[in-house]
Amino acid sequence: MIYTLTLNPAVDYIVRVSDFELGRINRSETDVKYPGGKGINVSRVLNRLGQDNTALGFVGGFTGRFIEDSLAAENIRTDFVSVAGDTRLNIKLKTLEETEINGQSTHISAANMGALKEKLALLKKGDTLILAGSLPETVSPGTYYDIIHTWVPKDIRCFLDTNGDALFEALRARPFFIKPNHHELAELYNVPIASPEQAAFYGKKLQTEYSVPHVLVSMASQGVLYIHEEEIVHIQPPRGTLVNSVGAGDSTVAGFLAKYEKTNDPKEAAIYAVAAGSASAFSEGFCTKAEVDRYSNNMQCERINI
Ligand SMILES: Nc1ncnc2c1ncn2[C@@H]1O[C@H](COP(=O)(O)OP(=O)(O)O)[C@@H](O)[C@H]1O
Ligand SMILES: O=P(O)(O)OC[C@H]1O[C@](O)(COP(=O)(O)O)[C@@H](O)[C@@H]1O
Repeated sequence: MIYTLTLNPAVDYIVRVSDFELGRINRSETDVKYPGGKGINVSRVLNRLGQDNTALGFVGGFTGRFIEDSLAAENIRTDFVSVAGDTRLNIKLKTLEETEINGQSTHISAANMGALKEKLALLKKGDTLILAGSLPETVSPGTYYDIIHTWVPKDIRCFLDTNGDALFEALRARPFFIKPNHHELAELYNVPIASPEQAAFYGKKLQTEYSVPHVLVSMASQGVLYIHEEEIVHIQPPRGTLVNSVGAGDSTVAGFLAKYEKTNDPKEAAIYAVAAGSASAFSEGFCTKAEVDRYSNNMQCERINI
């Protein structure tokens, strides 16, 4: 079974105002609300790619109900822990540029954490758990480490997509797969990263230092670097027009997992990951399986030596 875990979900409120001006009343041209947070996005894209999964995490209040109802409407199984406050709202403002305001997370109590721990203890050998997104402000930065190292039973494949201290701490638990973007990788090593070669160098350093079997460094319009013990490959994205990059990274993670589940071939999975990320970036919402299949048929890996 595949489970996603979103400790800090959100309702993404995507507002388009092309001629936005500070200090006046702006009126939106379009606005939509989506159930969001990284693990939830991974669940939704996995589902579109035909991969059954269950979404776990914390939800609460009217925004939490919106998330549960939206996922139910897409036939995605959920097993959330209910919390007292409202799940946050994240504003994604589309003007000439994309600007994001991610809201404050709600309080997570010790009892909420205990309830989650009980659910995670029920995972079975061979299951996959995707831990994705930021941690709520009220939980310790070591939470992902604790979950991977101690809370889930042994032999669970853990995919991790987070940043900052949460990522730094969790690396010691040796997740099976990680997907930093190049900004997150740069932050981890306190260096600038602008080129695929620099991303390859620091991605390899990370892979070696923490013995992570699969590292995917995403670089938006520059595609991804896939790094494992034996080689490093660069996969360029397909051509297309950027429409909405919210959830492109989550689509990348879902694309990798969906293909890896079927083929056990990480390079094919990395190609499919780029196809899924870009297909979502070129859409208002998320990718469709037909688009991802089509893009992935025309993409290649280029080996990088460092
Ligand atoms: N402008 C773009 N053109 C083509 N593909 C894109 C673009 N932006 C994002 N993508 C696709 O989405 C993937 C993830 O984007 P990225 O911005 O690196 O992730 P994150 O959302 O985690 O920061 C990229 O590897 C690429 O496949
Ligand atoms: O947990 P964080 O880091 O605040 O990120 C949450 C936000 O990231 C998203 O999951 C999108 O992530 P990506 O664009 O990196 O795929 C949004 O749905 C959500 O608002």
